[in-house]
Amino acid sequence: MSSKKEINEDLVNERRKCNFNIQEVTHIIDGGVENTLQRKKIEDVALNGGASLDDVPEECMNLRERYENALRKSCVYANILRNELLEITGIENFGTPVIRRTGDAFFKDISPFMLHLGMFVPTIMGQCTAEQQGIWLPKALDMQIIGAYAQTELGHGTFIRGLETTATYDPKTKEFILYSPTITSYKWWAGGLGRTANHCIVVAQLYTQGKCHGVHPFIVQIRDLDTHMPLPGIKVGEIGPRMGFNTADNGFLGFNHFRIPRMNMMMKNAQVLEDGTYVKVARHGKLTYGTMVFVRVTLVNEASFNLSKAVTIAVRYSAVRRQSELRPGSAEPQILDYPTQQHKLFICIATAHAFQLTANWLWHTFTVVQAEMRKGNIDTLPELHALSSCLKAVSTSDAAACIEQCRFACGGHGYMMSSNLPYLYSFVAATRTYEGDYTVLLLQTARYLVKAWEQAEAKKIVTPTVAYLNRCFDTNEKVAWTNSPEGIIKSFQAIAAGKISLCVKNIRQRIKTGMDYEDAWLMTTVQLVSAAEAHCRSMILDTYWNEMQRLTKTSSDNVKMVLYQLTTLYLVYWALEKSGDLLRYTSITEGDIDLLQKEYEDLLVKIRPNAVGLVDAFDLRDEILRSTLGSYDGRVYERLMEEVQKNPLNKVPVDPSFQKYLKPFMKSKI
Ligand SMILES: CCCCC/C=C/C(=O)SCCNC(=O)CCNC(=O)[C@H](O)C(C)(C)COP(=O)(O)OP(=O)(O)OC[C@H]1O[C@@H](n2cnc3c(N)ncnc32)[C@H](O)[C@@H]1OP(=O)(O)O
Ligand SMILES: Cc1cc2nc3c(=O)[nH]c(=O)nc-3n(C[C@H](O)[C@H](O)[C@H](O)COP(=O)(O)OP(=O)(O)OC[C@H]3O[C@@H](n4cnc5c(N)ncnc54)[C@H](O)[C@@H]3O)c2cc1C
Repeated sequence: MSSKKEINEDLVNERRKCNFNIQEVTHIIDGGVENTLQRKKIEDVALNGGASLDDVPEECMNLRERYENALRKSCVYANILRNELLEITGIENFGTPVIRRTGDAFFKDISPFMLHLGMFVPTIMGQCTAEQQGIWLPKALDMQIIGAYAQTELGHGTFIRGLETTATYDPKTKEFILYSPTITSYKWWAGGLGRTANHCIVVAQLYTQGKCHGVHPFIVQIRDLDTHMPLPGIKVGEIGPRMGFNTADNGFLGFNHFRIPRMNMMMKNAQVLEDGTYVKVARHGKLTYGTMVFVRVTLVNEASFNLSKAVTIAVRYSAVRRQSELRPGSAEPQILDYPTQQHKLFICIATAHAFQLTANWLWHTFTVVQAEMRKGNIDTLPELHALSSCLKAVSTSDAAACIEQCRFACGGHGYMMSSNLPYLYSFVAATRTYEGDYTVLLLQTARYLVKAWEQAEAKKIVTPTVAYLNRCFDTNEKVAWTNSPEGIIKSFQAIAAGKISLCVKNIRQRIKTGMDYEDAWLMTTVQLVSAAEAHCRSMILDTYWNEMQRLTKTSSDNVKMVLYQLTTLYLVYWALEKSGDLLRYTSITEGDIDLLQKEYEDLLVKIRPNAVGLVDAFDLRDEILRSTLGSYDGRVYERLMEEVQKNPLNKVPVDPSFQKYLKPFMKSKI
């Protein structure tokens, strides 16, 4: 065992073996040297005070203690945020992922302020008029008011048009009356709502002049700013323990004819005038869903970040952990030397890179579409919606699967909360559901793909992200297989086009048998989800490959090489995973698949010496990783032992329950 200050010898050797410049890769992941410098500056400022430390691990506290502890640390962190960090980033970068990530050093679970920062403030920015922003934004940014985003109800989350909470305009008092008519209309799930928030955004059916105009967002004060008591007409509370997010303070909320001023309707996209006249401002009916699109875009980044943490933990642990005997009497190998372990882990490193570069590209696309919309052009919104929907769905789903694989890779110790892997899994598993469930979002993308297919069929030029449909349209024959990165990407586009084509054919056939369009669509949804997933995979492969080529143009040779190996590993991995589809839609043969398998196994061998270097390049500080298994120094066993000392169960040698229950129980059976 190494002494306290030493770095585990195996990790020292791994770092010696690494043949590329780690910093160069860090800069690529961060999006440039300046970004790395700014990130480090933010981390230094945010993590200066040591306020993140807990004497007792969060998971050993009871629910109330956990909440109180999370709130205490949230206040410390928010103070740093508003007093110091915003000066570094500028207010316009309030929601930058780098800032949010420093928060991970404070909370093992989730901050009750997460939704204030992640959705309340962005909704004010996106859904309010300039005048309204002038009222709410300074208070929200300064956290004089604390908000949540209450859209989902007990009865409806996915189907927003089915929400039941009503906001009825009363022209006499110039107020809206909020009402929860049924048990299923209670708001449910909103983070920060249960105990913390004194304001929230409420999405409700708007009624004025006797007519329903559909769902609209309102800003609502729910608690007294001084006493924090719920205001009369408000019923609010916490929804109870969850698989994760247990300090996120998710809440329920009901309204009993609760009145809010007219100006609390968020009026950027639609307005109700004083006399009750409804005026639609926006040219697109779904602009009220704007915050969701924004969050979906950011979740691709989150998926990558959480996965990079999990795989850093698992790779470092696998370098330290030794197990079994390859030959009788030989030393136990590092588990990282097992090809099966490499198979579990290297794809996770590549996936984190693939999602990071895709997230950067998606963010750029988002900002371009936003700029166009500010000029009044909404033509690119449907493509952004289709893109953000499928990328959110696939990245969160894959990241959850990869994080679980990282846990498997750490054996029993991976199951410890102190490894941080269960927490990471619970966060990312939730992202597969919230902000639009996986299946539901892929079906949104499928709608777009079917329309694009019909356009291609009509010989119209389709939008850039589905341009391959124009090319693939006339090919009834299988696409010629070539084993190269470009060949694999082209083959995945052929799979996507083939699947979309089949969906359209099946929908049409079903209609011919007498079904209406809705039923024909419904009966085809299993295939539609598969088609949207295939489209999304082709997009990720394409973006990862092309972006990595672009970003490594001026890199040193060894960086180029290791990142080329990793990108190729990703492409080959997915080609093997989808070999059934390749056999169906391309000319690939079984012999070609054997060659791919061999290439994959060769890549594992090539990447092996650089594995620890690759996860070091994520440059995740120990405070942010928060893992007994994954720290930079590899003192895994020492940290596990240290953690045991903090367990309240070990404070006394004999637990009081022995006298109370166990002893009488043992004595009773005579
Ligand atoms: C820091 C972050 C922490 C986050 C914690 C968690 C927070 C939350 O979860 S908040 C709650 C989030 N809730 C959801 O995401 C609900 C998911 N449901 C939906 O988004 C929608 O209801 C829907 C898309 C599933 C369906 O909406 P609906 O109104 O029924 O629309 P249609 O299916 O009829 O589609 C009509 C038309 O509109 C297009 N469209 C739908 N959404 C958008 C959008 N966001 N932007 C642009 N366009 C959109 C849709 O594609 C259809 O287009 P056409 O095919 O051209 O008719
Ligand atoms: C940790 C967490 C935090 C959250 N935070 C918030 C928050 O802050 N604010 C907020 O408003 N909400 C929040 N939510 C709610 C979240 O947005 C919803 O749970 C989510 O949108 C899914 O909706 P649902 O629960 O109604 O699922 P359902 O729609 O009931 O889904 C159940 C199943 O039905 C399937 N399904 C539903 N509709 C269709 C369809 N049309 N076609 C095919 N299959 C379908 C789904 O695929 C899924 O498998 C949070 C949820 C979680 C888990």
